[in-house]
Amino acid sequence: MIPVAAAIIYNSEGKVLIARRREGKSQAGLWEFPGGKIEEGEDACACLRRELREEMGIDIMPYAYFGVNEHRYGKSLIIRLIAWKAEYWGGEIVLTDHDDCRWEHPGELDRFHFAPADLPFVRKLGLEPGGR
Ligand SMILES: Nc1nc2c([nH]c(=O)n2[C@H]2C[C@H](O)[C@@H](COP(=O)(O)OP(=O)(O)OP(=O)(O)O)O2)c(=O)[nH]1
Repeated sequence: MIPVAAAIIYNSEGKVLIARRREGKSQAGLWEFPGGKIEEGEDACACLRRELREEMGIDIMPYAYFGVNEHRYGKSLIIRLIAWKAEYWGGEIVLTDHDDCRWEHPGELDRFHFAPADLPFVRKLGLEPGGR
């Protein structure tokens, strides 16, 4: 089982950042909450701060655990996807692992084709009254 962390990053307008996995990555063409594999000795928050700096060049601060979902991709890959809400601190987004990204209202994410492991989070965000 591979532990992966995903950040639901809010900007000052209450929109969240979603990104589309680029060609060549697993789950290419699907939308996700940015993040990545948790490394040895890291917790989900440290992983997210590192990944967002590496992958997008931005600073974030995770502030609330959101949920976990285990998902099997194919025969041999099971991921344990741990989601945290995070605040956008700054930096201009530069895409490396993604070919598109957008800030969207959390209630409108069902218009996007997300990686299957993310669907419980998309649903839960859609049900939250105030967001954030
Ligand atoms: N980051 C991220 N990965 C997700 C999400 N949903 C989902 O199914 N995944 C899957 C896709 C990949 O199989 C795995 C994470 O791999 P990754 O490619 O993002 O992680 P990474 O950058 O650390 O790894 P690598 O490609 O450099 O080896 O989890 C999500 O919302 N965010």
